[in-house]
Formats: sequence, C-alpha cells, structure tokens
Amino acid sequence: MEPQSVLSPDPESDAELAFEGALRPKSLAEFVGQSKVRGQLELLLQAAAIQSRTPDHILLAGPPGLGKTTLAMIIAQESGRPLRMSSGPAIQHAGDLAAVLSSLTPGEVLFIDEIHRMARSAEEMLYLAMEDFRIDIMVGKGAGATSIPLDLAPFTLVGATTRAGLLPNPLRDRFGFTAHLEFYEEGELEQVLTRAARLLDLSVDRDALGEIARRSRGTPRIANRLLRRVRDYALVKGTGAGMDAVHAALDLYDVDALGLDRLDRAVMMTVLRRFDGGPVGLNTLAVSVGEEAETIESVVEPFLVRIGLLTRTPRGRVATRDAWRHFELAPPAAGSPANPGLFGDDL
Ligand SMILES: Nc1ncnc2c1ncn2[C@@H]1O[C@H](COP(=O)(O)OP(=O)(O)OP(=O)(O)O)[C@@H](O)[C@H]1O
Repeated sequence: MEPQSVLSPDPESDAELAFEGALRPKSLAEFVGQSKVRGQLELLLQAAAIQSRTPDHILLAGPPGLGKTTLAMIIAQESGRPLRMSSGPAIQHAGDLAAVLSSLTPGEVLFIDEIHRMARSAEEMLYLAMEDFRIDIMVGKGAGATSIPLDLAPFTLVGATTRAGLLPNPLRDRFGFTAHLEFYEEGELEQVLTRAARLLDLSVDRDALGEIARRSRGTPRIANRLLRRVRDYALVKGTGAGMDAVHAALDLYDVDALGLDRLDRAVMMTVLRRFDGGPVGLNTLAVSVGEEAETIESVVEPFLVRIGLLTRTPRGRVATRDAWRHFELAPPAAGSPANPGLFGDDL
C-alpha cells in the first residue's frame, strides 16, 4: 500500500488533534464559508431560542474535514447548551446508546459522528428517542422478555455523516434539518488560512496563502495541515514562508497543482491507464489501488468529481477529457474495444 499521505495523517495523533482544536471557530460568525448552511442554522437556532425549546435534530452531511464536528460544537455553544460527543463506531449495541441517552441532561446536544456506522439495533432505538424522547429497555430473554419504557430528557441530536445515502429513511426523516456541506472556494480557504496563520502567530506571504488554498482540495482541514507543513519547511530550512517554501514543501509531500495527493492520482491513473478511461466499477477500482471502497467513495471521489476529472455513471467511474489533459495522456481512439468511444463528459 502507498505510504500515508500528508492529507490523511493519523487522525488520532495528539499533535494533529491539538492543532485542529486550537483552530476551530467557536461561533457561526467566525465560521468561514457555507453561507447557506450558516443562514439555515442561524434561523433554526433563533426560532428554538424564541420558543424556549430544544432545537430540532440536525444532520450534517458532507465529505471529511469540511467542518461537521466544528458546527456541532458551535450549535451547542450558540444555543447555550452542553455538548455530549459520541460516534457511530462506539455504539455497537442498543445498550451503548441507551446508556448515553439515559444520562443526558435536559436540553443537551448529543453529537454522533459517523452516525451511518451505528449498529442497526441502536438505530431503531434512536427513532423512538428522537421522536418521543423515550426508549424501551428490553429486560430478560425469550418468552419472558419484557420492555420497560424509559422517559428521556429532551435533547437535540446532531448527526454527522460522510454518507447520508447509507442512512435508513426512517432515521433520515427524523432530522428536522439536513445541512449539506460543500467544498470550499479558494477565497474562503484563504480566509481560513489567514485566520489560522494569525492564531498560530505565523508570518506567511499573502500569495503563499493563496497557493496553499488552491492546493487544499476545497477542505479547511487540509488547508490547515498544508499550512503546518509549510511552516515546518520554513522553520527547518531557515527560509521565510513565501511562495518558494510553499512550492518546495507541497512538492515534497506530493501535493500537485490541483491539490491531488497520491491516492487521488493513483485512482485517476488506474482509471486512465488500466481501464482506458473507464467505465470501471467502484470495487474493482478499490482493489486496484489497494484501498477500501468506502474511502474511495466518500473521500477521494467527491473531490475528483467536483473538479471535473471523474464522472459517475450507471456503468461505473469514467475519466473526463480534462483528466486526460491534466495527466498529459492521449485518450484511446474512439471506438477502440476497451472504450466504447464515450468519455465521462459525453455520457
Ligand atoms: N468553516 C470553517 N472555518 C474555519 N475553519 C474550519 C472551518 N471548517 C473546518 N475548519 C477547520 O478544519 C478542521 C476540521 O474540521 P472538522 O473536524 O469540523 O471537520 P469534519 O467535517 O468534522 O471532519 P470529519 O468528518 O473528518 O470528522 C477544524 O479543526 C477547523 O479548524
């Protein structure tokens, strides 16, 4: 497998977590970009405040690193309520969820990250909890089993998912609002970086920040990490954090002019070279690059589609004309046996 990319460092690393924590915006006003979602959330929170009730349940959907956890913290902060954090993989039995739900204090915000990875039995318990603030606890087994109803304190569930399509409809329908987070524009990422450089007391040239923003895959988390690599480079080499340092540091970490990293490029080269531009199925693609299909689908693909290098068709993933151009490869002749003569942007 490829060595780990700078874009996906160990998420549990203490240094990375401390770094992210220090840079998290604490209010909607400080949160850069996503103006539509910010406006929607503002209205929802204000309406709840006027009526002195708990805000509706909120689902945050979008690729990793766009600010879902940050928004969950802001929702709790802005509505003046405590926040309890959990995650789908930590809820493997209905009992795990019952323990969390039954200990919530009135009005608490419960954040469940990666909610699509929660156990099925827990999902069913959550339906009732979200709708009626009540759960049924099963006691005993077999014919003697009985269920004891347990009232819960009213709470707001904030679920985050990179794969909203995987959530069962009954769960999705119980959220009062779904926020779809989009990739950030370059100018927005420049604002994220300017703020981060100020908080970290780094002096970075304006055009250098622009270049980092351009290569950040539309993702604040990546922008902040690239800034850190540039800071390292300037520190070790004794240079200023200018354009030269950005080019040298990002080249060193294999981040290309479009912001593609090793895995993005491996996926594109597989589609282009091995499958003559596609179509190629997700699982075949995943096996070919030695990655999980879920990672390809939720992390790699959304950005490649967004920048117009890849399209998804019913027959599989297909490279666009821009992809051939970007990688300076000649597309196969139209009508060749491996490629029926259609490119992604023709389908
Ligand atoms: N709109 C924003 N403005 C400024 N910084 C942001 C913004 N969104 C995210 N960030 C920064 O990016 C980092 C990653 O954000 P966050 O952890 O909220 O993403 P996420 O969507 O929850 O990712 P994952 O799904 O991988 O957990 C945060 O540390 C924060 O500093």
